[in-house]
Amino acid sequence: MKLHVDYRLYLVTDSTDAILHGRDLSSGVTVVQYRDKTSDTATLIATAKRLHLICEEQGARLLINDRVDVALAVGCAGVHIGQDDMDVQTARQLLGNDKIIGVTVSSTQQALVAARAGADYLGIGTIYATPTKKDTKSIIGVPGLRTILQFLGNHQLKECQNISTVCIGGINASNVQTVIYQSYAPLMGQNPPKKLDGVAIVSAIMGADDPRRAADRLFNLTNDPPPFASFAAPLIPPEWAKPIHIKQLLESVPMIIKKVSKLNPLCHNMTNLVVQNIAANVALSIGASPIMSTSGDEAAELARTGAGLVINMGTSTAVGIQPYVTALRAYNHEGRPVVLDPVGAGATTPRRTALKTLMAAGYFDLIKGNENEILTVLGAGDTKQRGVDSGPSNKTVHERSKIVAELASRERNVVLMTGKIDFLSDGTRTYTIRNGHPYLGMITGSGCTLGTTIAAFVAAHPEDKLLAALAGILLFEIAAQRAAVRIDVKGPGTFVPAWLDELYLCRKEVLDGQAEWLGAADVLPCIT
Ligand SMILES: Nc1ncnc2c1ncn2[C@@H]1O[C@H](COP(=O)(O)OP(=O)(O)OP(=O)(O)O)[C@@H](O)[C@H]1O
Ligand SMILES: Cc1ncsc1CCO
Repeated sequence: MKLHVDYRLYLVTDSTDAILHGRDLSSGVTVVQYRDKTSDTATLIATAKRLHLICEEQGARLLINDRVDVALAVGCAGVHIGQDDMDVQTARQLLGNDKIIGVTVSSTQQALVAARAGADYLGIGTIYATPTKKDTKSIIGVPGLRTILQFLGNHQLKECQNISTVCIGGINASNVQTVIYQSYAPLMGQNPPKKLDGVAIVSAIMGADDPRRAADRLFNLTNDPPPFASFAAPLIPPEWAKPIHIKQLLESVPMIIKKVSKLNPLCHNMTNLVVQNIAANVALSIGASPIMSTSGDEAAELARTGAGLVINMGTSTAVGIQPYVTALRAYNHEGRPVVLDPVGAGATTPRRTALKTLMAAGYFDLIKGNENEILTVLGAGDTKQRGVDSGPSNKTVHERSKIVAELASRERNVVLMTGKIDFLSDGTRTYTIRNGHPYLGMITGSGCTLGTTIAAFVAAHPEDKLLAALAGILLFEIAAQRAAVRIDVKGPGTFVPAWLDELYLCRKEVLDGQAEWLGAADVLPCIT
């Protein structure tokens, strides 16, 4: 009978002789893969025997990398084979049907071949670049992982549906929950993807000062729901089939605006040098409490006060990306919301690199940007952005709504693409918002201050981030419409102070029970 394997925390040993020297395997590790590319066969067998004893004592399974002969010699659970190693069929003939065979895959094609050949599990990766794995060709990121899981879940072959999966490559305590969470993104009209059975860890355990503690922590993290998902929308909300009636949707907007005023959430801006002052003033006008800080070190304390964070890449070259990474991790850890505004992300190579670093560092509850920025985040190859502005769209409304829905379901978050028409989606609910005024496109930082607004709204109403964002957008844009037609407004210069006033006045009217201005809301559902 086939051995049962619990893949939840899968440790891959490195190839140093430190493996058993004072290093202890944690009770949290469920599988150990002994990977040693340098020792001679006698040493391999001797080490594997000792490891096998320890694994048996702790209820973990031992697999041997590449070497079927060593696995047979020690009688352990099986082997793990890479794309360049022995083929699965030959390994199966040597090992027999009861033993476990795992295969490294980095594409759907390789996954299909391995499943057809009778592999028991797939090691999917490389997720992130690591010092031990410099072969960037096989770095597939979370999107590549998701594609393979989606493929397996939807393939008619029962071997694909039944195969176990772990992911590997650069997984550590700070990204493990994000990887697990974002790897599972059901798409409308398709079968659910396969769920990961576990994560494979190399240096985050083997390189830790205290491997046992590191393993225990990782084990807990893989089992616990991530803090940032505590308010996540249900995976398949009831509105899936029938979009919520817009009227019903808009009825919640005054409640959320009131909630922002009541809670007065701290709105933590790690924003660009251009918009500091106006962003702080917009935050005050909408009822939030701004703090402008580019220090990652104070992020955890701020997050604990119930803050929302916006990370705006506008002038990130001035401070470097590391404080953003520190802050993102702190907010993720506290389960507080983070908005990403990838300003000018497609404009230059350093910005594209910074975006990649940020996206790999943690989870963003909401990503907002103009069309070029959102296309860059999506990884659409033809993106060309000059500076931080987007220019008019050459895509249809349908195309744009599909883009936001695709990115939101890929990231399992909310995505807002701004412009003359805004597109908002959480992957299942997608809306257009045709509010705002051309003056917003003629002043600097309207997109950035919308990011500030949304961070505050999501902080106050994390129960439904899409709805919170919608409430913020409508207040922001309808106030702009009111300001633009005021008699004292002659152009973009006089528009800005009038708009700050109208943000404040619209909010005040809601607090006084007069939200008539919401009648100007122009929100429509999209079929994606
Ligand atoms: N022509 C327009 N008509 C109505 N609203 C607009 C128009 N142009 C922009 N807006 C609004 O302005 C806000 C910012 O959107 P925009 O796409 O200009 O952001 P952005 O390019 O990121 O701005 P910035 O880089 O200056 O911060 C959104 O609320 C959007 O709806
Ligand atoms: C003009 C400008 N340059 C970098 S950030 C920024 C503000 C608007 O995005």
